[in-house]
Amino acid sequence: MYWRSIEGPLAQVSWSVRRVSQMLTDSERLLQLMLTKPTVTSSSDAPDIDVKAGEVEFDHVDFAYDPRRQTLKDVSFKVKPGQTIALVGETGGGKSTIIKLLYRYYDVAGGSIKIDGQDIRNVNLDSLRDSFGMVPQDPALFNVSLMENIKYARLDATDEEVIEACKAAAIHDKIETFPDKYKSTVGERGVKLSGGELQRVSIARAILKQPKIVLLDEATSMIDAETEALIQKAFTRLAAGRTTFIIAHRLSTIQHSDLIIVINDGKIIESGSHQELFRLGGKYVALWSKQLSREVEGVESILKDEIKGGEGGEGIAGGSEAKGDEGDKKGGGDDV
Ligand SMILES: Nc1ncnc2c1ncn2[C@@H]1O[C@H](COP(=O)(O)OP(=O)(O)OP(=O)(O)O)[C@@H](O)[C@H]1O
Repeated sequence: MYWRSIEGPLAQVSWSVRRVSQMLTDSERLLQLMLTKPTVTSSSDAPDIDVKAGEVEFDHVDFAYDPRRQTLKDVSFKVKPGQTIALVGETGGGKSTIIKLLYRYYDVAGGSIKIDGQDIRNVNLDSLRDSFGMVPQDPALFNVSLMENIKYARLDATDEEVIEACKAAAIHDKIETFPDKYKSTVGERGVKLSGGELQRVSIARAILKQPKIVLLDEATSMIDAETEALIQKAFTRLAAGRTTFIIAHRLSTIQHSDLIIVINDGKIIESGSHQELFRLGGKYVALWSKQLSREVEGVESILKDEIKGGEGGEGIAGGSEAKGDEGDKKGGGDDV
């Protein structure tokens, strides 16, 4: 059905357009963010936030990093408790900024953000941030054991709880393959984890924390189908019963979201379910066609390589198997 719906826009896509290189990787951006001096303050007598249900409302939010250029313009949406909202759109549209405002790295310039009816400017900042489970694109681990890395999310968790969280995050089996299992140290002298594994460790942390609100920044790199399925399974378990924000880079992963908002140049230009947006036949459909054409391009290049290899007599016969361990393949700026 989707193929039929996107046939028109897909045909319009120029197959000769090559992917532009990503200007900044998201890990660099995360680092930038960590190094950014916070611009918000929280008064010491501000009450802790009380997140019971997890309803999030953006009400006519305006924001600018630089007063000369508005970044978000009149952004309004409401996410009901337990719903999943996906933020999609061209790179630079403002998806991450929405998450940064919710996390209160910055304060809105106009309008308000409320969680369960409480304006996030009026609550204690630490309590606000503690109410989120954050899964960044490129999670950082400490040079300690995997067990300690995961327990960091909830220091009083038992080993069994950590293992349960890892099973739910589809990373337990992998950890069991390491000689020192959960005692394995991560980092230079320890085990190395691929991007897909790191993200699942980060999901395990978030599952252990059991927050009411989850913020997921999906990895941009193209990953193999098996890893994608594992991450998807982990995402689904983490999101169950929690209000979840996903910055989506692969549209296939957010089709079942309760609400998808398409952000372009700081404005919400479309919003609705996957089916509603497909019927609309606008920007969301154009993003799908762009993504699919890129995937076809990837397959074509694999096939070309194999044909070339075959002509040289050294090709691998049969199939275009993804090489190497799971994790990042053919990285690149795949924002949609
Ligand atoms: N710290 C910052 N200072 C100034 N401008 C910024 C800053 N962070 C982001 N911007 C700008 O704000 C706009 C929105 O950026 P944002 O990162 O929110 O977009 P995005 O949709 O998440 O993009 P991507 O898909 O590439 O992650 C962009 O024009 C970006 O260059």
